[in-house]
Amino acid sequence: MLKQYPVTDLHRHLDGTIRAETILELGRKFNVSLPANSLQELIPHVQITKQEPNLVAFLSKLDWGVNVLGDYDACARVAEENVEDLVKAQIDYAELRFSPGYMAMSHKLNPEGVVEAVIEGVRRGMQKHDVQVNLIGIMSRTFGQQSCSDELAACMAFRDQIVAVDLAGDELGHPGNLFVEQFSRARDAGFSITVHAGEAAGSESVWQAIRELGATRIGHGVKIADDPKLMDYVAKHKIGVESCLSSNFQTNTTPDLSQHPLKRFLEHGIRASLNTDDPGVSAIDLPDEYRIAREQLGFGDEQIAKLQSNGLKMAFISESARQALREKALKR
Ligand SMILES: O=c1[nH]cnc2c1ncn2[C@@H]1O[C@H](CO)[C@@H](O)[C@H]1O
Ligand SMILES: [Zn+2]
Repeated sequence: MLKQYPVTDLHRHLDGTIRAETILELGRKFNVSLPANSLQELIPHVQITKQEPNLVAFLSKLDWGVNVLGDYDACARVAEENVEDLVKAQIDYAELRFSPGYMAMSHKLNPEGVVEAVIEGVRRGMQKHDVQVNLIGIMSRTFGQQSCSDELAACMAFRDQIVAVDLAGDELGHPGNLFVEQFSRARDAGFSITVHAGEAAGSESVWQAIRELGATRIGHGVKIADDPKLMDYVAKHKIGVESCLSSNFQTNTTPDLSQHPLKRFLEHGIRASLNTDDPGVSAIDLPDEYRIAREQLGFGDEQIAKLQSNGLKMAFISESARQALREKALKR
């Protein structure tokens, strides 16, 4: 990371970033029987310790974190801790995304109450720390259309405090064409749109996200590299690509990181940035991703600067907020 440029993390799941210590503590508080009683023994259940066979196997590691969210205070607590963790990772601006239905599920909370609690936790965190945060509401495709409609309704209830909506979860099992109606309503409500696509499924899923769901940013988008027409389209229309290296390795999307298409994306003029995905589960944070870009993808300062400047351009913020971030970094 180059300190003269703002550091952004635009693809970071708040509910994939619950500290193992917090899972243990909340598990005790809410009598959730966890698979282990010590931190050391719990870690392999809540963090990736080796490459997983596929995305769905990776995603199962997020379940314990949300299973211990026994009340709204717990949701606010993990949101506040998320903001603290941004400071440790030297991030200036983050978009934290979360799935209110997924967080609500285990203890039958109300998704709307979860959204309210997350907003409150982030507000507390931003009061204490010098970091800017916006929130993205996730519709978890894994749980079907009705559940996604409920998540969207919960986000709509707090329209002014959420900048965008996203579609995440099992991309192969629940393709984007099932969610056209929800995204049409989200766009009508004025939300910006980012969609997880081209991670487990192929480039057709990215075309679908852009054309039918209205995505202006794509989460992962690894498979864009397989489709020359899509490479051109994404570059020409300045579709933002949110790359997450460790996650792509751990989900077996990119079995060998030296083959990751991020370098090709930049060479093709695609607006791609570097992000973490689920730093808690992946046991990494943003500085690790920049180190990996240098060490495994062979990036030099010029490409690192490009990633940072793309991140700022892609951010769902006003021009004045973008400028303020630029000025803050220049003063360091
Ligand atoms: O890398 C990813 N790809 C697709 N979906 C993901 C990824 N990481 C987390 N989620 C999904 O996001 C929601 C929680 O924020 C959950 O639906 C989880 O499965
Ligand atoms: Zn993600």
